[in-house]
Amino acid sequence: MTPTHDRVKIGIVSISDRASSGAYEDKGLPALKDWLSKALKNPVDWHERLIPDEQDGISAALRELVDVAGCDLVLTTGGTGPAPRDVTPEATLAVADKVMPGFGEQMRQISLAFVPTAILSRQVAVIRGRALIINLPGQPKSIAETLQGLPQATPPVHGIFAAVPYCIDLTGGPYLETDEAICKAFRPKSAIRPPRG
Ligand SMILES: Nc1ncnc2c1ncn2[C@@H]1O[C@H](COP(=O)(O)OP(=O)(O)OP(=O)(O)O)[C@@H](O)[C@H]1O
Ligand SMILES: Nc1nc2c(c(=O)[nH]1)N[C@H]1C(S)=C(S)[C@@H](COP(=O)(O)O)O[C@H]1N2
Repeated sequence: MTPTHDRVKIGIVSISDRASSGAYEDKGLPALKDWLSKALKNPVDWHERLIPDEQDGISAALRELVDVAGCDLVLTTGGTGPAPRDVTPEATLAVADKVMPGFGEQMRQISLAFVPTAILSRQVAVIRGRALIINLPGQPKSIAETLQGLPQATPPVHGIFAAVPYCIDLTGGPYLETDEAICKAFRPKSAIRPPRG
């Protein structure tokens, strides 16, 4: 039997001193998993990490998720602001083969529709090998906000996830398919694969 959707390996990384030490409950990993499970039709192998705001540790986790676990997509949450221990963008850039500035630009634009402090997030996205790594802010509610946007608003605010499937096509990863009620993925017509199964 031909599987209908490609299997995808996704790394989700919550970066928080207090959540990783048990000072408060981590809401980052559940929020990431919840939104991605609703948005994606593909079967997912999850690789989860809950780690403190330490630059070398964050870079090591990202390298391990991509190079050893073979993740196609890695999403981080937390540590993107201006505070001394916010070092997620630096740790992400340290493992980059290519920088993808459009994701950070679009996320800050989207977030302005929710909070005036959106410009305080220094979030970046990069390619390492065939994997796409994207930083999201630490507020758990910001995860759905930035991934999904406000597609029903006038004018609509497109979430960043709409561009993720085609980006992963281009890096040579699995074909990601989304539930259009949550997130309509954009691909050029020539890149759309006919339904299987
Ligand atoms: N993993 C998490 N789980 C639950 N809430 C979180 C998490 N990360 C952040 N938050 C909430 O979002 C706020 C802003 O996130 P930020 O990444 O700036 O955290 P922080 O103030 O640097 O502290 P910490 O790294 O200890 O979470 C936090 O103060 C907290 O209320
Ligand atoms: N969508 C969204 N973006 C957001 C926020 C938010 O609540 N929602 N918080 C902002 C704030 S207050 C900060 S300080 C920065 C950085 O957050 P981080 O250090 O938790 O990553 O993200 C910004 N971006």
